[in-house]
Amino acid sequence: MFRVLTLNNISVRGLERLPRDRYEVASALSDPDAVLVRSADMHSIDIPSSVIAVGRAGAGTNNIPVARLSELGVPVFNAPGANANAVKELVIAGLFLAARNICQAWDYARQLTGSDEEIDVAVEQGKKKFVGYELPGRTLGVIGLGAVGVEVANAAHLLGMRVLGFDPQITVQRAWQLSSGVEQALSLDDLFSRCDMVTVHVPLLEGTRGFVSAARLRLLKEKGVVLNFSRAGIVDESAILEALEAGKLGAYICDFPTRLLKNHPKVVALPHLGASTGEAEENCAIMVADTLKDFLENGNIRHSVNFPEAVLPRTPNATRLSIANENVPNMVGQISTALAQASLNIADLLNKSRGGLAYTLIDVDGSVATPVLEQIRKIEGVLNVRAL
Ligand SMILES: NC(=O)C1=CN([C@@H]2O[C@H](COP(=O)(O)OP(=O)(O)OC[C@H]3O[C@@H](n4cnc5c(N)ncnc54)[C@H](O)[C@@H]3O)[C@@H](O)[C@H]2O)C=CC1
Ligand SMILES: O=C(O)C(=O)COP(=O)(O)O
Repeated sequence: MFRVLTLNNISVRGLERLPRDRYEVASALSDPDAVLVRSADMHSIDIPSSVIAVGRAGAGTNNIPVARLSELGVPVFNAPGANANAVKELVIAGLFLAARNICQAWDYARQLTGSDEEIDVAVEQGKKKFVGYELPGRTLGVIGLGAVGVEVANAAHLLGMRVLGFDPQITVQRAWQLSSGVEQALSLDDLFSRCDMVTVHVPLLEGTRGFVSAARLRLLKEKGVVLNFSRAGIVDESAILEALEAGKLGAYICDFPTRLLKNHPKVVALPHLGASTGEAEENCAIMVADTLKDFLENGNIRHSVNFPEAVLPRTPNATRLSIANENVPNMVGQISTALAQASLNIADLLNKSRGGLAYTLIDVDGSVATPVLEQIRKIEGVLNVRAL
């Protein structure tokens, strides 16, 4: 029986993928094998030592201590692309909110008083304050051309915008998905200096923290717009406030209300709604439950943010060993020596590495006795061993 601890509500469609006869899933349980999470902050909790996998039903993993879990040989899985359409739709809505001053105009209409005739007069007098602009002919800069960024760039291009993209690590898959009408910016500064609107779709990392900075906002065209549906920390909030106050920035549309910005008249701050559609919640939960299940039952690794992809079909009548280890020389040599000394035959083997981590799947004919597993566990550099 695998024990799975949920730290957030996870769509039931995903949880259904973990059959009850083999999985106990609950928001409170001791000694879990795995954790399922959305945005709960795992930096501030003690992660039980029984945990061998963490699944994020979503994209961003900055709420998870990935480096610490890597040191323990624990893979962290996410659901790449599973909520991208939901985020794209909200970002496109954000472009219109900014271009047409929709929230400010709606606030104005809601506070009108008097008879319908008096309201009509106020409407016709007041509407000039909310004159907006249309998107064709405007330039949108998309920073980060991953699952979300590519969808946003393509949709904005279809709306008639000129679109510039910047992502020095764009993958071949995303490059194929990107509309040929999207132009390449040479640098962040190049992008900011050529755009009316800029939207960020990068993970929050040390290298991206605060990279929408005062200096870059100064490069943006007058009355520019910044959209941030990635993470609050990616923009320098005091620089945003300063640019709004100076009239340089026309609007800041984001998914992260903060005390500094949430009530500013030119800010629209939504309560982290990017991935909050029934469809995205289901897609994410199903994807992450499937990858978690395949890891727990077969040791296969797909969609991990810290481990290499490692998928090996199971050999009949074999015991599968799943071994996480440091990526140093002679690990496979020492492991296979331990198996040979126990007269065990290797039927199939896969060894993959990523950065400082390596991962080995070995199908061994017959069963593997506990002392052999103990011997492998004792090899210096081995982080985790399971027999499945
Ligand atoms: N508001 C919400 O509810 C949601 C927010 N997000 C946020 O959006 C982020 C992006 O999501 P996805 O597109 O699904 O992730 P992704 O991993 O598919 O794409 C991220 C892209 O950013 C690029 N990148 C990384 N550092 C960069 C840099 N310094 N400059 C330019 N590009 C850089 C990567 O090469 C990658 O292509 C997530 O990390 C998460 O923080 C994602 C989904 C929902
Ligand atoms: O997938 C992401 O990165 C998100 O920000 C979505 O977060 P959520 O699952 O809605 O708490």
